[in-house]
Amino acid sequence: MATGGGWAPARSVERHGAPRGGGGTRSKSVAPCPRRPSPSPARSRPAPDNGGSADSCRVRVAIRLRPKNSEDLAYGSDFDSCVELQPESKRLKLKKNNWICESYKFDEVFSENASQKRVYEVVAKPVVESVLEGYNGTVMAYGQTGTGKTYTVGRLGKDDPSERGIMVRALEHILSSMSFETDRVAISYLQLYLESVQDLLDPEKTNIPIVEDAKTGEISLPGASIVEIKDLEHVFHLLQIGEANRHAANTKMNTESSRSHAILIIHLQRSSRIKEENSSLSNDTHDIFPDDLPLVLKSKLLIVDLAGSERIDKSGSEGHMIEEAKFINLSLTSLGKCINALAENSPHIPTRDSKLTRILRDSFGGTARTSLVVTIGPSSRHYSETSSTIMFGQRAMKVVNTIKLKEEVDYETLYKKVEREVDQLTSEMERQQKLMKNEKMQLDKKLKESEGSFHDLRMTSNIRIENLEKEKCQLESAVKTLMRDLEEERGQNNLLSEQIAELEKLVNENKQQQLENLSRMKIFTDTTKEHEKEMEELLRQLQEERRCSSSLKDRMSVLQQELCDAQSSTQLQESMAHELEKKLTKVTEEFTSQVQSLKEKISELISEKEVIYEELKSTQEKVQQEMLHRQGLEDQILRLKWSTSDICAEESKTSYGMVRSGSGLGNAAFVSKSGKIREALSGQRGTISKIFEEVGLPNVLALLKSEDLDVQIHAVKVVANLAAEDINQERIVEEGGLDALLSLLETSENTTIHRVTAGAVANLAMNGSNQGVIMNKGGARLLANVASKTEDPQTLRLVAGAIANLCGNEKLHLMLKRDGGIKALLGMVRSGHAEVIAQIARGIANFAKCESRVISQGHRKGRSLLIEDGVLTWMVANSTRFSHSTTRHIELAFCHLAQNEDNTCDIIASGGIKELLRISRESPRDDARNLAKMALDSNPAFLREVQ
Ligand SMILES: Nc1ncnc2c1ncn2[C@@H]1O[C@H](COP(=O)(O)OP(=O)(O)OP(=O)(O)O)[C@@H](O)[C@H]1O
Repeated sequence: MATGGGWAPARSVERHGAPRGGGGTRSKSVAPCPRRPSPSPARSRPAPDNGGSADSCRVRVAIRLRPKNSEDLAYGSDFDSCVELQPESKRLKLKKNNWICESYKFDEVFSENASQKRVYEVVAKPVVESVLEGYNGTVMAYGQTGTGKTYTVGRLGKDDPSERGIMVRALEHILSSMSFETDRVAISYLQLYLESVQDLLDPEKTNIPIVEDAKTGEISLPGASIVEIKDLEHVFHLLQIGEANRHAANTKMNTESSRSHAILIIHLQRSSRIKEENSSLSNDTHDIFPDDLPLVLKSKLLIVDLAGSERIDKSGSEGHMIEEAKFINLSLTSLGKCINALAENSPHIPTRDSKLTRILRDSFGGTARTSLVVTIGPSSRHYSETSSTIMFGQRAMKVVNTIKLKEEVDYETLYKKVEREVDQLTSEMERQQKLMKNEKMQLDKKLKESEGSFHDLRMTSNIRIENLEKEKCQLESAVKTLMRDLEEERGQNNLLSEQIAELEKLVNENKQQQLENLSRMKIFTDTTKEHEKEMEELLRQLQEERRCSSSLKDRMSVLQQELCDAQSSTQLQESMAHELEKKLTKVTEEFTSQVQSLKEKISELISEKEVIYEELKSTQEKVQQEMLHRQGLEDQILRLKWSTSDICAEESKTSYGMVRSGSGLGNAAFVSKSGKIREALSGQRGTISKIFEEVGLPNVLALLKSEDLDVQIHAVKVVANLAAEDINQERIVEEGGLDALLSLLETSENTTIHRVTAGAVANLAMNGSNQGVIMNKGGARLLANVASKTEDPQTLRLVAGAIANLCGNEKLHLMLKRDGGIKALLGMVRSGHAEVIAQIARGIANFAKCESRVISQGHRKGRSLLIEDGVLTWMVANSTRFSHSTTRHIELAFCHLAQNEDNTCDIIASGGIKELLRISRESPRDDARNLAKMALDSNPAFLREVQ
């Protein structure tokens, strides 16, 4: 249950009406706010006959006559009612006796039949509506005990709505008119008993003080319960509580007489917006309050059920009841005095004389709209009380109030709104602060990063500058060195240029000679072709002549036939036949001479042809000799080259420091001559290179497929020469030269072709990347095939050289064995030719060395691939039979095989231990001796055999 302090403290704006009809002291209650002419309440809801100006509002008084009760009826036999009502004229006639009668006009006169509803609508409803608009209001019942005050005001009528009195109907009216979202209604229910204000809703609360606001004059009862209500049920509940707590006593006049003044205060608070169109606030007020300031209209409705105003003696009060009656009379007398003073515009209103007048200060001569219902009984027995009651009502009608509208700032709503805005602003501020903090952190981070980057950059720049300066110094010294070297090279170049010029001169001469030979060959070929053509023509003519001759013979036989016929017929015909015979003879002679002449021509041509053939033959022999000479030189180059390549390979691959002292040919004399040969060959190869450049590799390779054997041989020689140059080796393979060469090995029956082609393949096999291609294209198989067919030592030497080159590639070993390369290599031993055997030994050494390396690296296992084809046996048997270089190859190959433990059994079986011991002791080569010792020391089986 809320208390009076629960309502928001108010800063009020009051609307003042016109000067009041009375109660000048009331001006004290006006707040010191800017004043403005108060709008009339009638503007929003005209008040019916308020009896004053638009702002002033007279207290309205209605008379209600109670129906006769049983007591009245008991006395009614000897005296009629003293009251006569004239509702049409709103008048009441009070009859003292049959000849004295006074008439009074009231604002309304309700007969005994008037319904509760009508009484409410006339008396209370305008006040309630005014309260709903924000004005204070008072509805009060005044009258003698038992005349129906409580009936009119406080009847609950819970079960019978028609019985409901003003309190219930007013609250019903208010509850139905307000908005529960924005408006609030609450009640306090008090009684004034023995001059003590008591809370009827909380009877413990007694002696509730009456407080008057010094500024506004507003009366409040701090401590009184203020209970907010929401529905009518609650209203009934609270009023029932109040009713139960109200003091009542059984007086003579009313068995349920109320001995206290009951005061129901309805507190109403309604929201109001200053911007509303119908707002009646002045511009001044707008200046005070912002447009969106929440305002509330606060109003109060007092519904007062006064205690009975009877005389003590009449009411039969005794003892305590007399005391009660005295207090009741005191307060009512005081009220009467105030009303009298107000009615007479007295300067002094004795409101402080009683608590009732203090509480009702605003209701009479104050700011409230007040309606008074005066209840009277009909009985003439109570004429005097009825008369005084009527006079009270008459005086009260003279009291004019100045109603004021009071709007207050709704600080509670405002506080909540401001609190919400503050919350929003705080959260926004926090959000902004957070954002700013984050931004600051990011900026700080970026700044740090920038500083770091700048520092790094500066450091890097300094280092780079230092490096650049160092590089600059180095470059400068390098430039100086280069300039010196350049000068030296220039001197050497000049020498070389002179040598080149001489060589070019030689080449040109050689070329000129070659060209002449070629042109002569071409002329001869052309001449031969022309003669062949002429011979063909002559033969054709001869054939033609023969056909003519045959046809002439046919003709002659016809003519002879005709002649015979003629001879047999007439003499004339004989002479004609003679003539014809002559002609025939002549023709035959001519024919014979033509045939003869043709025969002579043919024999001349044949002899010419023979001469040309002779010339051609002699030219071919010259070319052949030249080619043979060149071939010899090429062979020597090849030998030199292979020997050199092996040495290079040995030096680059071996880990044993093997160095070959001799060439692959094993010819020491050749080595001493190699300088001269190289010189001679360089000129020859230069020539071929020139031809190659001019003719082009595709054209040269195309000649490999020529049907002319000589051309083919020469082409192979040219290709073999080109293949001797490292620079050409891969290109020849790429352009299809290898395919053409292998095709020649396979298809050609010519020994020269085999020899030169084998040389060309051997040259190409010097190139590591070509070796796999040669193997993949069946090169080893074809070489083995050639080796098996020929006994020509040069061919065998070149084939062995080619296979020896392939032996130097460990990746091809298995394929080489599979294609019969090893078998063929060893098979060529049959030649007995030192140069062939030198190539075989070189190949075996290459193979054994590479195989040993692969096995030692763990890439392969098992006995040597050479053993199966009998190479080991041959080596053991022939290691010392050949030249030094060949012996060295064999010894090294044997020592490499001895490094592989998987070969142990074969070596022991072939008698290789003896050979190993010999090599370890007698070999002139350190590397061979070391390898042999290593094999003997590391292999327990060998050690056992040695022991
Ligand atoms: N207008 C009326 N119509 C019917 N009955 C009425 C009327 N007025 C009063 N009475 C009846 O008269 C009796 C006395 O009424 P009520 O108690 O209201 O008088 P009262 O003025 O309040 O008396 P008190 O001052 O002693 O409290 C009640 O029984 C009530 O029902």
